Amino acid sequence: MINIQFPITSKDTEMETTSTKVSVWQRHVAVLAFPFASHPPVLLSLVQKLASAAPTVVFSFFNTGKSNRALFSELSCDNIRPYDVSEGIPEDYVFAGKPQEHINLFLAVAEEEFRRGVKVAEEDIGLRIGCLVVSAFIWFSSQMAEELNIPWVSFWSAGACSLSAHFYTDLIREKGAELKGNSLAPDNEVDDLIPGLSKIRLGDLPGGVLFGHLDSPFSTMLHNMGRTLDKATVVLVNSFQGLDIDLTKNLSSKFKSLLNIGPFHLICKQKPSSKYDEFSCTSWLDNQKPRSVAYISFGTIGRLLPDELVALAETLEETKTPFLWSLNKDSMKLLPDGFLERTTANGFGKVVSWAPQVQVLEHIAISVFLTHGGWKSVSESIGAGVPMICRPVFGDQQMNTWMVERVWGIGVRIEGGKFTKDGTRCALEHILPLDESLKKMKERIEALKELAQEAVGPNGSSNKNFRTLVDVVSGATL
Ligand SMILES: O=c1ccn([C@@H]2O[C@H](COP(=O)(O)OP(=O)(O)O[C@H]3O[C@H](CO)[C@@H](O)[C@H](O)[C@H]3O)[C@@H](O)[C@H]2O)c(=O)[nH]1
Repeated sequence: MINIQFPITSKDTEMETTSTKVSVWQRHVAVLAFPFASHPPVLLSLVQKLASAAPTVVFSFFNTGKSNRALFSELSCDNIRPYDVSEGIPEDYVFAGKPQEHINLFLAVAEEEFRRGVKVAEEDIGLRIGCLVVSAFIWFSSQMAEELNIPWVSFWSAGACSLSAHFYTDLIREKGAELKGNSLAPDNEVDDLIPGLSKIRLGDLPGGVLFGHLDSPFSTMLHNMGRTLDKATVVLVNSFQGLDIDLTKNLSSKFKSLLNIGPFHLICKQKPSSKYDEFSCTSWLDNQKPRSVAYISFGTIGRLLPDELVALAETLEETKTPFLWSLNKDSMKLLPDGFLERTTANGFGKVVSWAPQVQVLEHIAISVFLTHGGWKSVSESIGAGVPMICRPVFGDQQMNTWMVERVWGIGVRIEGGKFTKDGTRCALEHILPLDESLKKMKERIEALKELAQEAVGPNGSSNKNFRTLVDVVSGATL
């Protein structure tokens, strides 16, 4: 069921006659979001940039009501119209607490919901859809674009490495079937498994590619996505020229068009919202020594196991490492007794439920980022030149960690893959300001930062790619 709480109808953009609606918009673009984690805000920031570059195009943004309410509470833009689609939760449904339950429910109704929603928006705006811009996860919308004979733009908010793993899932599984015994162990590092990547540890492939629940709705969605990407008019990647040269070259030869339009937070820089630093993180950082503070965050959905959380907290306290920790409220309850009071009173620690991460990473006081290796966190850290200690949790995070540690040499994986007191102490020692390995990581990440800055400069590759995207979306080219 479509539950339209919006759009915000503007009288001067749409004229009603007695029999028909006549739109003054030149083109209507439907945007289909994957309504979980940080996916909707990222897609919306792309749409905001497109909407300002193409003011005669109107964008219908389809997303669940809950997510739309959060996104549009402070945003009102004449040519972006939010439309709510159902979360797919049947009435009287009792959650069983299974992983990805919300996602599975949504996926079961998503295609029908988006199709119905597009019809409503067409009627409402008075203009047929001329282009689809979708989260890459919404792979089934390629069929809608084909039926309507319109461009289909697929947005992958992560990096080329994980995109390749999904694009080459069939090939990886074929090669995996040839590996026997120990060769198929997660710790085995295999050469040339993925075109464009010289080596990968099998256990670092995204879950559901070779190991895990290969037939779960989420794995099936990613598998289908990989099989459909070559139909896209354009595949957008949140990366930049020079970061993954061979992977990008290979994928570009397989797709109709691949456009790197990242790092996304630099290309789509936005005015911070009024609550962007409600816990005064930046002013707290202003009072810390340069390159002294560890910033800690595990993204929008990642959670540490309770024993890891305690091990990390105790090690920070014992080593007196200054830290700024973005931690959800439920996890705060798991911190050791008195930890918050002691670290706050001593002035070397701050725990908040949300930090303005991009600004925090760019602050001179930050020395290292303890992260789950979510792609946006990795690219924001590169954009700020801050080395990482990674504790990947799921999805592409293992593979991103492989790239950070083994390919780019700009961070380390936490020993044993989990926070223990010894492993955390060891990792924190590596990133002390005078440590040789930190200096090398810092040099390498500064070089990548420079490439990223070039790419987003006025004549940089990501900016040029963005202009190409505007042409596709606004109908100037196909
Ligand atoms: O206190 C906080 C915590 C997070 N963030 C922002 O939230 C985003 C987090 O994104 P990301 O690092 O990509 O993690 P997830 O939200 O977990 O992202 C999901 O989507 C990514 C692809 O877009 C995948 O790489 C991840 O594995 C998947 O979990 C970043 O932009 C952060 O700047 C803040 O601004 N403040």
